[in-house]
Amino acid sequence: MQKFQIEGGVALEGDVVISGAKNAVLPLQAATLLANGPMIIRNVPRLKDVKTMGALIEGMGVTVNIDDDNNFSTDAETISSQTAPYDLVRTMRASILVLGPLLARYGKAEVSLPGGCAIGSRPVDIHLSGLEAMGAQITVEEGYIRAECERLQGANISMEKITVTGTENLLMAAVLAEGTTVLNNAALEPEVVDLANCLIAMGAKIQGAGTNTITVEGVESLKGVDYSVLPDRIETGTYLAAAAITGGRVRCLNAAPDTLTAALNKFRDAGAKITEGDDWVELDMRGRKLKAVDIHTEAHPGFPTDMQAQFMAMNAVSTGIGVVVENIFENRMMHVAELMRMGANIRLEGNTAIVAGMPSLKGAPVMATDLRASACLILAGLAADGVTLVDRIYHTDRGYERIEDKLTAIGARISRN
Ligand SMILES: CC(=O)N[C@H]1[C@@H](OP(=O)(O)OP(=O)(O)OC[C@H]2O[C@@H](n3ccc(=O)[nH]c3=O)[C@H](O)[C@@H]2O)O[C@H](CO)[C@@H](O)[C@@H]1O
Ligand SMILES: C=C(OP(=O)(O)O)C(=O)O
Repeated sequence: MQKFQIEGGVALEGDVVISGAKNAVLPLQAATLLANGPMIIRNVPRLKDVKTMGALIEGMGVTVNIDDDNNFSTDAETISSQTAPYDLVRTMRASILVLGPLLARYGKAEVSLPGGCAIGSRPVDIHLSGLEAMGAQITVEEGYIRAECERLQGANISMEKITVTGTENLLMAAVLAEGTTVLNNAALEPEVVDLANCLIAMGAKIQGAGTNTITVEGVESLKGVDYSVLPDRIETGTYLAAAAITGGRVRCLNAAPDTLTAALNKFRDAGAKITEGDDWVELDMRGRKLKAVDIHTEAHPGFPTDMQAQFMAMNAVSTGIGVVVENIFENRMMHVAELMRMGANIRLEGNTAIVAGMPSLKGAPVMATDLRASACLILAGLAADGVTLVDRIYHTDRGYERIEDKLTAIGARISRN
């Protein structure tokens, strides 16, 4: 199994070009199933999850191509299968995003139940009850969600919790439904807005994306378009954290700073100097002291759960005490035990971590349990004295494009072994 070897102690300095957002590109790839002709998505990050979604769609008989310029092209004029098999779904929960489009366009879908993962049980009940409210008949048997309908009907749906992929799935179902659908308590995440913008370009009638009520008037068909993916706000935040934790200066280019306001404010609270333009953001920590900050994860525009682990690493080498509360997922603190192996002083009480900053951490062999836990451990390794070996980096490859190359270019001593 591949590992990262990191020799810590270098203040990182330079520019990093940010890739397209994982959490935006996956729903866009699923949306290509709605287009009755060729479609092209640009600025696609080279990630394991993007390949998995490509393979999932290709397995349905769609022509799929990813070229060297990071363009994902499809032609879903016809498909030969409406099945998302277990072997692919089990490696990527976002596979559930094909359910809405398949049902809306073909009236039939068979999608392996994604199941839980390291960060929590992650049920999909809100996706399913929303589709049932639109007239789908759904059974869950032999580990598969089997859904059928004549044509989906518009409905007034109140989602009992804010769910990002739930909102996206129901949005993609509603665009081809008969009549009007209202999605109440919708997720406000920028990736939902990116999907809505793409669907609108394809001919969908959507109002209110980016607010908690989205109204969709169903249309008969959608056309393929040429669409460029939003920059990855979590990748951006992770490289800014790398500058903060090493006392360096990093500028992220091709970024969208207006999508990560809550995290930027926390970096400021932590003592960093942040400067930003329309499509770049810089964090300068040179000559400044890293201060511990309190974090409460929330749905957008609150502080994102996908940045919690990175701030935990920063708090571990700060001055003061920071309290980190994880409110979105029930089991997203697995990085705490690994940070403690590096000398961090953290007390864990359920979903609350009380972090007392230390002057430094010591390099150690550690194990990544999930994607952002892997980012946390890489950051800790960059700041630690000595050598850190991060195991199970297949998690990292799900969400960070060429992370070792991007970090090496700004001075990090990191290699993949
Ligand atoms: C591919 C993608 O975009 N992944 C993101 C998406 O995941 P994902 O869309 O899976 O996360 P959700 O927003 O759905 O989850 C939020 C909460 O709602 C619960 N829930 C969700 C659906 C449901 O039917 N029933 C239910 O109870 C979940 O268990 C969780 O506690 O949003 C998360 C929260 O910002 C991010 O951490 C993930 O990076
Ligand atoms: C939890 C994450 O992703 P996913 O929903 O794809 O597991 C993440 O991006 O941090």
